[in-house]
Amino acid sequence: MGLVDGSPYFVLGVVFAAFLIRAWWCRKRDIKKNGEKLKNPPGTLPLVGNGLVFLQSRWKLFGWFDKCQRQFGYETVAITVPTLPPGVLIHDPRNLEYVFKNEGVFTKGTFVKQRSWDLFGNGIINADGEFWKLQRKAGLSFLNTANLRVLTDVALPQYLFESVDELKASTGGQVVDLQHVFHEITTKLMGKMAYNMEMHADDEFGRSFDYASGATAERFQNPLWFIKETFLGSRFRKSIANVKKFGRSIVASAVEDRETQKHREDGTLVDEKSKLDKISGSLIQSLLDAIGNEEMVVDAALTYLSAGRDTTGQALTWTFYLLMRHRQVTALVRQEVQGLFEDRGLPLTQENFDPTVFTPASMPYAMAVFYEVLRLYPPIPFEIRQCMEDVTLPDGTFMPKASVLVWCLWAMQRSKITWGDDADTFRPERFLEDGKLVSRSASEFPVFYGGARTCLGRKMAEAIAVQVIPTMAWLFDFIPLDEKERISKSSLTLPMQDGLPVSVRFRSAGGPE
Ligand code: HEM
Repeated sequence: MGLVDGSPYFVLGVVFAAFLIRAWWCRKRDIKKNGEKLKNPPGTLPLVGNGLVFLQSRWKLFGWFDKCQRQFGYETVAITVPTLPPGVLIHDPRNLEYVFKNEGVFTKGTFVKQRSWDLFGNGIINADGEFWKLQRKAGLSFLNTANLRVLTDVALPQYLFESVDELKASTGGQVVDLQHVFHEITTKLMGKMAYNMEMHADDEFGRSFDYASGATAERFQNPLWFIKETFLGSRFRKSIANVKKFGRSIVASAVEDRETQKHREDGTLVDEKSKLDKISGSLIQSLLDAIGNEEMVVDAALTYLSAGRDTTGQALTWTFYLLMRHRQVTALVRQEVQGLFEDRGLPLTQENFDPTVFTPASMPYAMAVFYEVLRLYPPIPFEIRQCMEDVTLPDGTFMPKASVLVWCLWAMQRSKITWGDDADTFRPERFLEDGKLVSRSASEFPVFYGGARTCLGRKMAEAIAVQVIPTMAWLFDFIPLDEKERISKSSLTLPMQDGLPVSVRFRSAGGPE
């Protein structure tokens, strides 16, 4: 019998052997803990794994993540979605600390970048290596101590009082969307300080960005997103085009500024009117200096804008949502305001109300309120990283190269193991000890991320919160339009669905309660 006669058997044999080798290889490279398979989370089905769970609305998905955390405690569990790399859901702060310490091993990888590329391109959130370093350096120089001082002493009080005046004008029973109010403040701040531009919360760019962010978030939930977008992606594509157009206009305006040298801190320039004018646009100018390529500066500028304004505006919205539901906490914020003014012998009249005295050190209770809100409503509610090499987590979970690691802040920050039996309760006092703020490690409270890529704008966000919360709480009573539970809409961050409609009462007499 010749070779030709036997060839079909030979080919079949080779295919079968290849199949066995592949199966053995995949088994060997399965995610395992001490040689055992990981447990599956609730709702895992044969063939589709957790695929259907991820197709639910994000609010339901948060609930599912929370259920996993309650059922498994700190145990790491498997996540399987057909067509995607194998993954795990971690809960143990030790594992997260390891991730933060090994930035080069756990990166966004192709899994995240592929999905967020259209929106963020080369922006800092997606960048690695030298290009990340350049953008981080530019951000650090923008967020230096001197600039933060201009923010707290000049820019923020100005924009805060513009909103206060608008709210005072709305006390005749009109409905005001508080989410819009806070977004307006953070948008104007970032617009002026970072880009030297007048920006507003819901201009065309804002609406397009919102839509694009929601559609990008859905890409992480639907493994067949590219097919869906082939047929139903025209609004997404239009939104991305609008966002990029706006990014180009930021860069064009910065280049023009550069030519007239408006932005320079040189002290001799004709256009120098105030401290704020001197530093406005310093982020975009640093980015232009560092990067050069204008298309890449567009990505960098848009990413900073989203990182800085959306997160903080949303955190303030959830803060007032919770303050309206916990009047005793609002009363304690007001007491802290009164105590501070009395201690310093300052007049506490509406006319002389000076928010620049509010700092994290002088207002520990207001800061504790902010942290407690960030615990329960983290503006970046979950994170995904991909392994660049085989790695074993501190709890013994082996993860092969390219596998994916997920942690859900929404769930982790509700863990009774970490936060105690009252983890579901809004209780700012958990962040205080003897009246002083206590910090929690980034691995237990990862709201600002940790390690080398920790949030650059934490101080800026805190400086904004510590002025806005006491000022708004002291000057106004906000009354919700209804008692409905507010939920978040689809997004990369945590915007409140349908905003936060309230009616407003000006507390003209002042006083603690
Ligand atoms: C309450 C407000 C804020 C929260 C909760 C927050 C949270 C975070 C988180 C979780 C990350 C990591 C994201 C990731 O890589 O997946 C991050 C990164 C970052 N944040 Fe914030 N952030 C806030 C405000 C700000 C502000 C005001 C700025 C100012 C521009 C800012 C600038 C940045 C930048 C530039 C990064 C990227 C850092 C890097 O990759 O090296 N953030 N932030």
